[in-house]
Amino acid sequence: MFVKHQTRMCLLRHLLLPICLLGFSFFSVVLVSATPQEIPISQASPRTGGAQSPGPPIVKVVIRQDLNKKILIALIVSSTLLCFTVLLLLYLLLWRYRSMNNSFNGIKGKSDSVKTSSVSTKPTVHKVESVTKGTIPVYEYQLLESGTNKFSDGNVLSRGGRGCLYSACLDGKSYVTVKKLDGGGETDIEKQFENEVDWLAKIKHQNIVSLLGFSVYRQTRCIVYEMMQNGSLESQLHGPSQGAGLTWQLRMKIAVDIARGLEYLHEHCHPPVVHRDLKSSNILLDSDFNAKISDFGYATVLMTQNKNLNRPSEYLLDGKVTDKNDVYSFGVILLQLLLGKRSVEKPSTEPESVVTWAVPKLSDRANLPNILDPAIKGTMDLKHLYQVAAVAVLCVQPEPSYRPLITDVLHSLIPLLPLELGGSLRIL
Ligand SMILES: Nc1ncnc2c1ncn2[C@@H]1O[C@H](COP(=O)(O)OP(=O)(O)OP(=O)(O)O)[C@@H](O)[C@H]1O
Repeated sequence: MFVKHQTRMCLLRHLLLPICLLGFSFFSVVLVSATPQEIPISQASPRTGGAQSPGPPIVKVVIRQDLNKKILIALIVSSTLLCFTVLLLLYLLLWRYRSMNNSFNGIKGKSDSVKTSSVSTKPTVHKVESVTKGTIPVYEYQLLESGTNKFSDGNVLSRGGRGCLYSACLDGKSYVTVKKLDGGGETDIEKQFENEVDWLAKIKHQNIVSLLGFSVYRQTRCIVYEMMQNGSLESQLHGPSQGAGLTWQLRMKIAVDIARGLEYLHEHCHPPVVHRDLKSSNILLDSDFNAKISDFGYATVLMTQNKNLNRPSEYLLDGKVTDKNDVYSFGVILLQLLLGKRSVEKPSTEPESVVTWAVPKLSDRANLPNILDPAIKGTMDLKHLYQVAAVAVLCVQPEPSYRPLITDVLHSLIPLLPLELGGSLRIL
């Protein structure tokens, strides 16, 4: 999609200049040679003496034969030039096509062999202009390979359903994260790869993970992201620390950060974007616990905004995708932050979602302190706790049209977050 579009644009741009130059030079040669030659009267016609001619002297004499010869020479020269330029263009085209085949579709290319000795230590090899703003660096596969110690197990951060995630040091100093997707030929992987790169190239926001670049090599696709040192929200809540690293205030900051990222997608992108796969494992935390939304493999645009207030927006989209899907997922994350539970608990019997488990209990707010995550018990103002729980319950209502907009959610959470963490709460 975007990558292919960029390839075509790049090719066009490279061809346009030589073609224009060629056209210009050809026309100037023909124009110059076709201009009639003027010669002074004294040299042109010695027989036309002043005494014999009473009238005004003839000042222009065009020697047709000489002119024809010149035109012929000019034509030969320009057609030789034309042939030469066409050949040069063909060569350039072939060269360009080959080099692009190597970087974008190395499956067929002969020059796929890895030349590790010639790998540049610079992370960015060349840049492709984004559709909207900025540029997306294209990384050489070999650079990513050497930065991850040949994608060694020691560099694995996580093994996901669609590929492996590695930490990589590309410049000897700073670390980045590389997602390696094998099986690029498979349409599903290819689609998700292109979707993720497309979206992250266009979307730039402090609460959305930054795309640093990508690489395409044979059947392997790599996406390079900024490193998020504190991993995912899921690993913070359910990893070895069991939520102990997340205070009440940090949890509120994470909730506000996610809501800000979603508000940007729903309200400030044109057309609006729906993430569709929001969950705690897709919420990443940097070294300062700033939360960022990641994984845009399933994101899509919201084609029609609901202008008719009597009809739920679901109807306009055949009941498939709306921004309220993301609001529901946000509510689930909010419940997880409060209760420290997984979105779906898998006991020995039936798996149960945190929504079906918690919502009936939350109908009586007095229950809340008893089911709260033990890691934060007694650390917050109860009024704030009830307020956050009420927002969470609103977000996970079964009827999508009853769920609030993410912008309303955001503005009800901001007053609960201390000023120094980006909220408006003044602690005296
Ligand atoms: N930029 C990053 N920095 C640090 N860790 C990351 C980064 N991106 C992802 N991770 C970690 O890797 C895990 C898997 O992320 P990934 O996006 O690869 O999931 P996935 O393979 O798409 O799986 P799923 O589809 O189930 O979400 C995350 O939960 C997080 O712990």
